[in-house]
Amino acid sequence: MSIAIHPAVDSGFRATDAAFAGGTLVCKCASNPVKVRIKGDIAHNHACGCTKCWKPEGAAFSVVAVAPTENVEVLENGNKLAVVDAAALIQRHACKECGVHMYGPVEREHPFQGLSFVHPERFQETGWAKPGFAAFVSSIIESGFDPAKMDAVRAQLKASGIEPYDCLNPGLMDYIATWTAKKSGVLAS
Ligand SMILES: N[C@@H](CCC(=O)N[C@@H](CSCO)C(=O)NCC(=O)O)C(=O)O
Ligand SMILES: [Zn+2]
Ligand SMILES: [Zn+2]
Repeated sequence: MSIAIHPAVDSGFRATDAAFAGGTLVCKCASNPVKVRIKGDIAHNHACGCTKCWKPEGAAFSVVAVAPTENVEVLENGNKLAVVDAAALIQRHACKECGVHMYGPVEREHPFQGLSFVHPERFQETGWAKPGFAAFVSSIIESGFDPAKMDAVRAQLKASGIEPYDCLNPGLMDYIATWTAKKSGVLAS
């Protein structure tokens, strides 16, 4: 039996529109939904198995991407937003009524400072890039997923064209390590 990875993965990807230029994220509330505008495209869209990212009902993974925080604007019902964990690196702003995480800026000094994490499935528009890889795959066990099924999860991700990693993908891990090496001075900045 197949595993519920995420609806955007399991039902086949929506076509990527090279001209996608952002749109409006809408939470799940039937009335007075929170709306957040993202100006411009998203980047690094990926499936994430960590316990902190918002996942739709029944999904083992979230689908999450980044956008420059300066391109994020709360349009409507921002009074319904609250930060999930103020101590976390990613300041996830969730709708207090439906629970959807609407945007998560990284504000502290970090390689991702200035970026906000968003869930593209909440765009009312289509055309956003498909998830390019799966991150924090082993972390789904921390949410109660059966460890004995991890081979099957990784095989299913690969069959969907999504390479599984237990942290981030090599490109982002190299980016983080380069930032750290420049900060410590072992690499010239
Ligand atoms: N095993 C932990 C991992 C949590 C974690 O480190 N998550 C990553 C990825 S989130 C999107 O890619 C992270 O950067 N977290 C920072 C934060 O959450 O503030 C678990 O599953 O909880
Ligand atoms: Zn809501
Ligand atoms: Zn995550």
